[in-house]
Amino acid sequence: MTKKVLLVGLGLIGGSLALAIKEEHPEYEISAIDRNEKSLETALELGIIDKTLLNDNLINHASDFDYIILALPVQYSIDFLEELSRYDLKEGLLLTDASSTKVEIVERAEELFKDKNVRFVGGHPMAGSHKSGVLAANINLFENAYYVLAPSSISSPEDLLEAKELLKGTRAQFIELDANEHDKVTSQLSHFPHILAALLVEQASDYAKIHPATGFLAAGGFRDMTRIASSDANMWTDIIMTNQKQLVDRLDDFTDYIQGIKQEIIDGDSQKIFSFFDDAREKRDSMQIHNGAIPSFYDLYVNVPDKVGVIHEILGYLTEAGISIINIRIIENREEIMGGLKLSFRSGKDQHDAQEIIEKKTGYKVYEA
Ligand SMILES: NC(=O)c1ccc[n+]([C@@H]2O[C@H](COP(=O)([O-])OP(=O)(O)OC[C@H]3O[C@@H](n4cnc5c(N)ncnc54)[C@H](O)[C@@H]3O)[C@@H](O)[C@H]2O)c1
Ligand SMILES: O=C(O)C(=O)C[C@]1(C(=O)O)C=C[C@@H](O)C=C1
Repeated sequence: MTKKVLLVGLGLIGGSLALAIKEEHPEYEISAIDRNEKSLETALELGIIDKTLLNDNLINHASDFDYIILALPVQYSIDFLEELSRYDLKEGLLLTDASSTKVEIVERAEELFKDKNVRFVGGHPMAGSHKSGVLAANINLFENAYYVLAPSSISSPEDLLEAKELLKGTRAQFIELDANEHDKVTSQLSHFPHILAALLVEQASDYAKIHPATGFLAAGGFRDMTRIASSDANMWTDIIMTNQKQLVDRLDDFTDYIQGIKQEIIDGDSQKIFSFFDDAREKRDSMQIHNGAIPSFYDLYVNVPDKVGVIHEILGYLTEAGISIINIRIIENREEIMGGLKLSFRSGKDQHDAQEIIEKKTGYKVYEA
């Protein structure tokens, strides 16, 4: 049955959700609101959405929609809830969002809609990018990633099932988590690392004023630790402002860890320093870390010679064997990791078969990442 969906905020996440909904429910009509008119035009041309809606016109059309998804920076999404609460809405409307924090938005939705026939299910896909805007939208962005659904006092277990059905095309793994627990866990795993990345960049930039080579000598380690410092500042300001308490707690807690390793370095106890790194390696290797579209656990590194036609040669053998590659990356700095080519596969079986084939046919050394 045709349903009408409104996406409010058509950037990286809104655009990727629109693509996923269209894939699973081609008959649904998707409209979008965004303050960036160019994004809306582009999305319409690319077929990401079916219709655009001017914010000023929402008052006349709000009651058309069966589903409304808020994908604005979180503070704007909260403000938008207030705007929506003043309009006539369809009876039984299912409202959800994609914000990176959940307590404030869930509480506000409960306050605003408790006496109305509106259901609110908090949502947060745990995948993304430092890139913004609808042009970065990707239908595979959420594949295999966790997608948190946070129940509210104005939603039932059936509403969560309905939200999952709406969002099924994301091919994400849905997980139900209380908003409060969500904000604690993501403060540790997402929000605090973003603060750390920005601090590392800040510190290095100050250090470059005294030691100019700091400005150009960075390699893989610094790049991998700081990629997320290139994220959108508006979005991150809103995330921090809606999760202040948890972040102050994580920052306080971290000072103990900094003091601990600092003391071990001052003491010069190599055994303790070894254990520090060895423990971290072991724990990190056993953690589940999802990479959004491309799960990092199906990667191979191939140590290839520096000659023309190598990629073509490897792709040829894999194509012959019916193995498809979902991503390929050339590693420029050989000291960074073993191997010069990073290949990503859809499954462990493909990864395993590819390793055997490449080693047998080419003699190149292949390492499982
Ligand atoms: N980027 C990620 O990695 C990621 C991952 C999961 C969830 N999220 C959350 O998803 C939401 C959207 O993030 P994004 O990465 O898509 O950001 P984005 O910058 O790519 O998209 C946001 C869109 O909202 C529009 N917008 C901003 N303020 C507006 C307003 N007042 N009225 C109308 N339109 C407005 C912008 O023009 C833009 O198109 C945020 O709440 C964010 O916390 C982001
Ligand atoms: O991959 C990235 O660039 C991200 O920052 C994605 C990331 C994260 O992993 O912290 C950022 C915010 C979201 O709420 C969810 C995912």
